[in-house]
Amino acid sequence: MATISGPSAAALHSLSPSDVDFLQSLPKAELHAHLNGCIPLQTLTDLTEHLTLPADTTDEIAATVARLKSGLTLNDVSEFFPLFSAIYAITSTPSALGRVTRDVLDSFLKAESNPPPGFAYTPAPECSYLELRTTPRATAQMSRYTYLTTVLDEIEKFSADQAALIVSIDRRMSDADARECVDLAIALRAAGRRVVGLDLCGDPGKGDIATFEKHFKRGKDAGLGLTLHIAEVCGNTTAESLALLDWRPDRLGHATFLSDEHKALFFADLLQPGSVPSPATESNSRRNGAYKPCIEICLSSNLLSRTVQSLESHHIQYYLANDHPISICTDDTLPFRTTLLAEYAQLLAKPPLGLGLGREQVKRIAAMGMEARFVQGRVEVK
Ligand SMILES: CNc1ncnc2c1ncn2[C@@H]1O[C@H](COP(=O)(O)O)[C@@H](O)[C@H]1O
Repeated sequence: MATISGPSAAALHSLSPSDVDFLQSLPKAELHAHLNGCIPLQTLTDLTEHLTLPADTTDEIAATVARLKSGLTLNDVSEFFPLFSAIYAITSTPSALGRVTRDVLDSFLKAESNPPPGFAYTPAPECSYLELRTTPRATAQMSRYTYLTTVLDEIEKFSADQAALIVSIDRRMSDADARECVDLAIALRAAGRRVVGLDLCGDPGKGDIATFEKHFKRGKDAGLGLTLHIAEVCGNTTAESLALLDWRPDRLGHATFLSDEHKALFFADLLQPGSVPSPATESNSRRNGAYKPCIEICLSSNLLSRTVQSLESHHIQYYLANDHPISICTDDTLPFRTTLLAEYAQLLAKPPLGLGLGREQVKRIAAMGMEARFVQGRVEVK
């Protein structure tokens, strides 16, 4: 059962039953959900109780699970990433990883039997299509290949128009690790497995993106869609963001601190020199001859990790005002205690709980998310 609290819960509570029905009826794509960040709390608790865990990790795991149960408060986004060392200890075997993947897929694609505590609406599937992303990890019990095939085995129990995998590269990875992950993504895709894209993620304060450029280029050449976490914190330099934009990703995660000047430069409705795509790789992120990568917007994540102070000052306002493609996403439902429905509620709810958008505009935003799916590789041509 989903647990919702904080800003998205407040927005969802404020909606009428008819508004909730409306949001549930929209075809929606979840394009930015990290597997280990979206584990249902109940699944995590079950696994913690039944797994035999290394003695030196039990205290840390118990403390992290207790924090997640009581509701996380972060003073800064940098406090967020260390949480994953405990979660990773729980999902380090093929059987635990398989169970977690199954439960995460179900939480997005199947209707729950009950609404979240405190809510009375009739549960419906959170989305029509889920592009789940995860970072392949080699552990004592599995190789990166086993990690990916374990996740893919679960994803492929759903049809191709319901679920697909994006392989994440963590900014902390070495060149050799990134190479192995991208090689696996390319090989699995070539073998007919449902890998549709590559993601650059991880603590935005870590790593040197120059390490990864050649690997993302190889992935792109092999037909994988590219999505990059970009300018997530104010410490991400303009030089780094410009370099990432030069890789011509199809989608961008967060893009919180891209300057208006650079947004105008990159996303203007002007033909960008050198950006004309070949017909084979053309994507619908290029409209009117301009480069328009869809921005994956994660409202609760940004508010709770304190990279954005309020909905009023959220960068979604810029993208809405400039008619730039966006997609509404949850990022990590476990720590941010949200659901896709509750994220959409923040579009429709009246200020200050939400943005107060009209139904037609919300419908259009949901359609933009559906259009930005990688589906089978690069974004479909429109
Ligand atoms: C707050 N926003 C975020 N920004 C950047 N990276 C994030 C993230 N939320 C999650 N991750 C990345 O996803 C991993 C967990 O899922 P997977 O092990 O891949 O399934 C985290 O370790 C982190 O690298």
